[in-house]
Amino acid sequence: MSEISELTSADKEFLQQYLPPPRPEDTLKERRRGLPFVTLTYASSLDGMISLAPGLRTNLSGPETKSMTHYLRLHHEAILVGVGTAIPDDPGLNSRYPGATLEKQPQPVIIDPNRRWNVGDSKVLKLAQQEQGHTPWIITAKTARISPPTTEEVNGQNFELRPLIGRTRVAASGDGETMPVEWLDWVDILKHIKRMGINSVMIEGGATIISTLLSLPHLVHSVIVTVAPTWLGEGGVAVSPAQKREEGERVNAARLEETAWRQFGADAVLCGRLLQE
Ligand SMILES: NC(=O)C1=CN([C@@H]2O[C@H](COP(=O)(O)OP(=O)(O)OC[C@H]3O[C@@H](n4cnc5c(N)ncnc54)[C@H](O)[C@@H]3O)[C@@H](O)[C@H]2O)C=CC1
Ligand SMILES: Nc1nc(O)c(N)c(N[C@@H]2O[C@H](COP(=O)(O)O)[C@@H](O)[C@H]2O)n1
Repeated sequence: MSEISELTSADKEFLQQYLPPPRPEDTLKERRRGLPFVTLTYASSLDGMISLAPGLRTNLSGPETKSMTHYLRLHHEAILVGVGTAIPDDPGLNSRYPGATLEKQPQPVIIDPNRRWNVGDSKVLKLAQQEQGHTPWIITAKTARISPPTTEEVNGQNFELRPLIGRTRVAASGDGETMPVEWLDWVDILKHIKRMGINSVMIEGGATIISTLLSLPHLVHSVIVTVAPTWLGEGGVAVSPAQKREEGERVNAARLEETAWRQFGADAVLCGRLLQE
């Protein structure tokens, strides 16, 4: 039996105002910006952690919030994670919500600048072959080395974006990546996704991507956080945006407004919108 079950009408009503509008491209502002509707969503412990250790898949959501995640996936046109999540977690990135047809499945998108993820062995691909999801899109840096099998070989798509000049980093990725990474601009990534016909994208992680986007409030429309009643402890992977200073003084890095809380089983769900600078 599937562990994903229908949400109650009250749960759906609670989430409604934080979901992408039916036709987000219709608002003049969004058409001008050429950007999709972006939802950041993840599950956190009470000490702000999303996994026990880098690269260790950690279940935080209970059955009710897991069902909520699959409901949210069904209400977005794409679902995006970084390679630091794709390699260690091997996520399915489809929606197992009751009644999810192939047509309604979100498009999986992986940010993999050095093109390291082995799509051929992935659960995403297996689900696509079983017509329970779509073949993934992989976004790489233009300079990436392409390792076999390529996305093209499995009917997925590989998109190369020009990296930011002078922004090569050695990323501390969950799967132990130590090679330098050419950093991509989130505006370029999101504009590219929008140009590919995607109007809404649910960004699920991991820590690097969520932390980065919390510092870019102008690109994010909704934030939906599951708070599980547990502490993961020292050494866990935390979501924490970069420090922020105003006139030389430390200030809060990010804040939610228009917040709403609801209990789903043992977990709390916090919805809100990032305070714009
Ligand atoms: N509890 C939850 O809801 C979730 C937990 N996780 C956990 O998070 C951990 C993974 O987090 P991270 O290691 O931070 O991985 P991540 O999934 O954020 O991927 C980071 C990698 O993505 C690439 N990347 C990200 N932004 C980029 C940019 N702007 N330009 C170029 N490349 C970029 C880089 O290669 C970087 O090393 C895992 O332990 C996973 O289980 C992941 C998703 C959700
Ligand atoms: N909402 C949520 N709760 C948790 O407890 C989690 N560990 C995650 N992780 C995210 O979900 C992905 C797994 O997706 P599938 O169920 O395999 O499709 C994982 O990779 C994280 O992105 N999320």
